[in-house]
Amino acid sequence: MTTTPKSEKDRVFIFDTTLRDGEQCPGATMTFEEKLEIAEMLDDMGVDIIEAGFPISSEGDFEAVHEIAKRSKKAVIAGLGRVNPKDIDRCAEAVKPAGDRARVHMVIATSPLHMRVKLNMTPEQVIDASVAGVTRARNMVSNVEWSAEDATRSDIDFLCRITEAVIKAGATTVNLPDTVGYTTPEEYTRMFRTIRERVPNSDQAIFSVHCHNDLGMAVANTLAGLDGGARQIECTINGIGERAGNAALEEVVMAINVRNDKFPYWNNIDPTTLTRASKVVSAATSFPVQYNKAIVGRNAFAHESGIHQDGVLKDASTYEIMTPASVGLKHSSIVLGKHSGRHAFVHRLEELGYKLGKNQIEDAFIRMKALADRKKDIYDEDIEALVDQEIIQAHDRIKLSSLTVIAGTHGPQRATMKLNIEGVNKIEEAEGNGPVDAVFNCIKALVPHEATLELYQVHAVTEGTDAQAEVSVRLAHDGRSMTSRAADPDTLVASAKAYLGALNKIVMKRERDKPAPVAAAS
Ligand SMILES: CC(=O)SCCNC(=O)CCNC(=O)[C@H](O)C(C)(C)COP(=O)(O)OP(=O)(O)OC[C@H]1O[C@@H](n2cnc3c(N)ncnc32)[C@H](O)[C@@H]1OP(=O)(O)O
Ligand SMILES: CC(C)C(=O)C(=O)O
Ligand SMILES: [Mg+2]
Repeated sequence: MTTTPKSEKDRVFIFDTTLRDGEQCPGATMTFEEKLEIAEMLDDMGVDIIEAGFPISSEGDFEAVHEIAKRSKKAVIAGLGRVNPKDIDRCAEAVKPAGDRARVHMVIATSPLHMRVKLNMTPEQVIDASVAGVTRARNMVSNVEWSAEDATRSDIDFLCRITEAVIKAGATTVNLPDTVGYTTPEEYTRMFRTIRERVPNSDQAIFSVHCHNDLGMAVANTLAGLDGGARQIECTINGIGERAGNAALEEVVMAINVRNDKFPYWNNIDPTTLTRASKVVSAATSFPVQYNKAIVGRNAFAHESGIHQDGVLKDASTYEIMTPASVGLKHSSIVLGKHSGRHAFVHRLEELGYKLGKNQIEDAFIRMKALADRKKDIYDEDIEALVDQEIIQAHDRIKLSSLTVIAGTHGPQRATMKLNIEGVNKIEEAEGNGPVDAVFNCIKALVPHEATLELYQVHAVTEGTDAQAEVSVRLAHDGRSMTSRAADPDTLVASAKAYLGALNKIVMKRERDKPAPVAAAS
């Protein structure tokens, strides 16, 4: 990453509209308290302008914008309205407590389609209404933003005329949005360049980008707008917003930070706040963040495949173009699964405190792969269960070779089991009052013994229907109790292994207690 010296001409103002455009998408409505919390967070993150709502739209929205304006510390607080007097007056009243940091933002469509179909206004009427709106707002606040809705489908000559007129009326920021996510990077750069070149007073306003993601190009278009001379970016946390959403703040900020050689701009956002911001907004809106979302998705710094894991363990920069810490994440994660390799497995074993021999590692690795073929997520608990079992079972006299159980509504339940008893395979079938009983009866038939079952307990090691079941079994024999635990995604296999574990302990204890053979010589 190269950093260029900061100069005012390269400064980019970050305008966050999570609370307005973000809230506009179906299902994202936030409560008053949630809005206050998010606004405070945005202020602390270094956002320059917070668009807090659309004050004329409801009493609740007005109250939220008003309260945010009251509580704001550094950020400019904006409210949005149409160009008509009622919207502007209500907006100005809502943002007033922010004092000289109050902004009135007004919008009107400029594309032929919107003007004709939606507004039923001529282009001249749109210019007149805009000039009147900006003039009115400027009488109340000194910071006025005017937006040309659907700018990217507007006639460029008309855009030049109306831009000149609103700047003359006092607009301090001119926003040219790609309202329907239609433009391309090259086209968007050209639009800003042309307008800035052709409009005589263009140097008297800051130009702003506002991109939607309908074709997945919101961030690319946003960055292209900067190339055309725009210096304000309108964006939202997690990219929430109308339809496919807005440009994501975290993506734009990190693109500028990581590829500063290509986007030589700077802003005031503290990037280490990005991960938390994503979580806060996701919780407030109940919108999950897609797993593979850039920067803040749960997989953004996670590696499952062996070749990548090996690379990351040797040097994270092999597969990470930014550090997790740079976006406020503690660390990247090495996720074990069916694509993982031995390097990652050994690394995780060491993290969990295991020091195993080569053969034990190999056995445990093969069992992990087998488990991963049957189970979606491998958690640390799964590995612990697997390795513990491996260590314990290494010396077992009786080992489970196979088990088939027929269960269901029509009893009796039936189990067929093959055991390896001191190197010899034996097979037996048994019925039971339920599948677990059938399994245990099989063991009794294969290894006759006097021990009685004192405890049988099942619990899930991890979450989900494919979780490993951990079964505990306690057997009483000769006045002593032997407990064993076993885990397997199949509860009945775990039950059989746990029972056999306890039985093995009894066998071993019996052997240890045998009197030592009397030496022939004595
Ligand atoms: C691209 C954007 O994101 S723009 C912002 C979109 N956000 C919102 O709309 C959220 C807040 N909106 C609201 O709460 C409501 O729509 C209100 C309060 C603004 C208006 O509600 P209503 O008076 O019931 O009107 P409704 O929303 O049904 O229709 C919009 C009216 O505004 C007109 N209008 C639309 N945009 C503008 C504009 N920029 N300037 C002036 N008038 C406009 C439409 O032509 C229509 O007028 P009509 O009633 O004469 O046909
Ligand atoms: C109100 C304007 C800026 C808008 O959200 C859009 O055009 O997408
Ligand atoms: Mg928008």
